[in-house]
Amino acid sequence: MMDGFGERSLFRRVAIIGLGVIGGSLGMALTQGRVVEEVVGFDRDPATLEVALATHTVHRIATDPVEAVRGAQVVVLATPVSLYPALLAQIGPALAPGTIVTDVGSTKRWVVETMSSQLPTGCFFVGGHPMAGSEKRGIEGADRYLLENAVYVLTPDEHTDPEALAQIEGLVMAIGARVVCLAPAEHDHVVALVSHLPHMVAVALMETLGASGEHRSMATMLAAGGFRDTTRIAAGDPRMWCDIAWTNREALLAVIDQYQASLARIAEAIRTYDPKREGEAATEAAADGALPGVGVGSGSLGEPCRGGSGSSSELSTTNKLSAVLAHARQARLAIPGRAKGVLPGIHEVIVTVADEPGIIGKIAQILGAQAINIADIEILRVREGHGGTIRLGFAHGHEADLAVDYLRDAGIIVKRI
Ligand SMILES: NC(=O)C1=CN([C@@H]2O[C@H](COP(=O)(O)OP(=O)(O)OC[C@H]3O[C@@H](n4cnc5c(N)ncnc54)[C@H](O)[C@@H]3O)[C@@H](O)[C@H]2O)C=CC1
Ligand SMILES: O=C(O)C(=O)Cc1ccc(O)cc1
Repeated sequence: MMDGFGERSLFRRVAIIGLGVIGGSLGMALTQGRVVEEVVGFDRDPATLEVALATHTVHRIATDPVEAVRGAQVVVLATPVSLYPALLAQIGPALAPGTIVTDVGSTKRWVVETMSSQLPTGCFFVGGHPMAGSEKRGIEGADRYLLENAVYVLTPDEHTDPEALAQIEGLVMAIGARVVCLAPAEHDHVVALVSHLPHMVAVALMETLGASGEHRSMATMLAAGGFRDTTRIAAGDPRMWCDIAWTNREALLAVIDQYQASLARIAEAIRTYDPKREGEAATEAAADGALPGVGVGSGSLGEPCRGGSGSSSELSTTNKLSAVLAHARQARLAIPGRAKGVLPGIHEVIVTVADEPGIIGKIAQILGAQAINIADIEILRVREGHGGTIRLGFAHGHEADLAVDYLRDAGIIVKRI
């Protein structure tokens, strides 16, 4: 396959079916990064096809999925997952032997099983799921840099062809994403916890607000950062989320059960909270991670803290609420910045800035002048008139150290984390 079609090209032709947020972002990364000779796109929406061509999301558009996949070495399915079987039935006869079909869908066990059973002989399937996206919909939400530095999960199973897997790994790495391989069922369980449950929780929060009767409009007006942060994802596409719920129903229902039990324990802790029995020392010790068993009641919220020799039963009866809050705080603070832990580390610094026009440009200019590359940037907090906090990520520790020095020299408040 890598047979010399241009020095940097990995593939001669890649077809993408579905040019929305993810398919469009992938197309942009592939065409602009010159990873493949030709990217052919198909979308059932004619307006999307026009935009895709005009924005160089693809090199060429096709008028139907069969035409799109002709001569392609890799076919990427990027529609809602429930449409895959019908699409594969349509394109199957046009796939040349050796074609690798991959996808970007949010669930994997159902997808891998369904695709593998339906694939024409001689073709290969490699399941994929970029862990980046947004609540937006359609090609307008596509972004050339969306997948850069993003975790991109591939889900081989015992039937996956190793060479096909290696080819898709190459494609993913060529667009600057970071490959993590997980078994399909493990993937589904993990994303149920960190993506699908949070989505349903955001939906429940919106529903609760919606049912708040006379207080609803005032509550909406007062909604501060916490509510907005926690509910942003509820604006996602209902069609896509129905598909996700349907194809990951078991894992999602299991974590919803756990979550309900957790909320019930928290409610009980609130009901029985007695400020007079609140032990300052115990709370502080728990916040420092020095006390074991800070879960509420018989169960626990997440992993219990390790170490220490305090009596957890005493704590759990007198101090449930503060203990659980302290434990959650500790656990949240321990989550590293994006992508750390599983992957080659991103080295981070936190910049606190005044609310002044052009401040991000100024930071970029200072670092750019020293040839320090910002690998990742995230605005953590910004309030009009109050300035904000920005997280910068660097590929190497020494770059992060230098960034701190140069920014500090320029009078900017900055710290290494
Ligand atoms: N939006 C997100 O944040 C993420 C989505 N995903 C997955 O990516 C896939 C696509 O999601 P998005 O890009 O967000 O959706 P989207 O709604 O932005 O794009 C889907 C595109 O597929 C097209 N389409 C629908 N049916 C079609 C058909 N039969 N033939 C050709 N084109 C068709 C639509 O016109 C649309 O342009 C889904 O499977 C989703 O689970 C994965 C990671 C993140
Ligand atoms: O908008 C966000 O923060 C998301 O988390 C988007 C998202 C939605 C679905 C996925 O399968 C992966 C990522």
